[in-house]
Amino acid sequence: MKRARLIYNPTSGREQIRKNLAYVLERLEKAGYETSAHATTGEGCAKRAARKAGENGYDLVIAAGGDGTIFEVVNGLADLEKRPMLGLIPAGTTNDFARALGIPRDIEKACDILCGDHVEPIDIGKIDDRYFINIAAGGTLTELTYEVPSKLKTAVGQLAYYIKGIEKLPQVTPTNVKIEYDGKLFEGEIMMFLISNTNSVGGFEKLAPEASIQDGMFDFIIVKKLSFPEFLRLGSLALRGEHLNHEKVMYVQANRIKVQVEGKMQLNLDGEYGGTLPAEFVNMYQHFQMLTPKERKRKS
Ligand SMILES: Nc1ncnc2c1ncn2[C@@H]1O[C@H](COP(=O)(O)OP(=O)(O)OP(=O)(O)O)[C@@H](O)[C@H]1O
Repeated sequence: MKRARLIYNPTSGREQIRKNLAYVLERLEKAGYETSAHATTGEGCAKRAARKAGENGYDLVIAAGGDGTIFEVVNGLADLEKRPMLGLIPAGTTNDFARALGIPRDIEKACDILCGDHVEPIDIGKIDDRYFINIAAGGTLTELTYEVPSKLKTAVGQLAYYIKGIEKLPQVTPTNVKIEYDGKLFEGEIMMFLISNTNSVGGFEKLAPEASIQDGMFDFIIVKKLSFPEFLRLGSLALRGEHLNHEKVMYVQANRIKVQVEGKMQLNLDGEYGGTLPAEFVNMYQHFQMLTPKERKRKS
């Protein structure tokens, strides 16, 4: 009999997953899985639980929570030789990864996908021995995601990021970088860079619209040195998805990217603090198999 391990964050979003736990377990049992569940208790817990499930030979590991929970589950499993299939129930404030894959927030519909048989390979990003699912980014503006207080996130959700973003713009300063990507070189002053694995970043889908999650390539965006008014204008273009042709934006696809900086630049991995640069980012081509909706747009 196939075995499934549900790893859920009981505090995610509006605690929907905790309230619907019995329903989810019943659905999985009915679909033929011998199922068990693990409630996370704090930072690192989902990662440890996922690793243990992988080592214990579970066939399916389901992350139920926000992007933070999926990030941990992927980090717990990615190093294993034999990796279980991944499933997802989006229940967080930000569910960029689920959005990119077309997995709905509705628990019933998410369970339909988990109980179905539509499986796709997906890429993830790697830096040394760490992994990311959506995005790696550097530059002052990208630091805002972990500065947004969780109370504000719960209260106003996505809007919290935009409020903080606008507040932060005047403090954004350029940094001198040397970036090697797939044998090419970029040198100069930049405001920020984004290395995107999916087409859904920071809650909207227009930042890297062409990013595919199964092509072995990152969508790599560099915002070169800009004045404050230019930056504001670029921000408004980005909201409409019209930023990629801007003369101060470089947009390429790459499998391997090495970023070196003059001075200090923080790294943001999937919305959390990820240490400081330099770093080398590698796209791990189709590293996981994942249960996804049948009607999913293939591009992402
Ligand atoms: N029982 C718990 N109590 C408090 N915090 C927890 C608990 N379990 C996990 N966490 C923390 O929650 C983080 C993940 O949150 P998650 O992404 O699931 O939901 P969210 O905060 O609602 O959404 P998002 O991170 O997308 O805004 C984990 O990295 C961990 O630090």
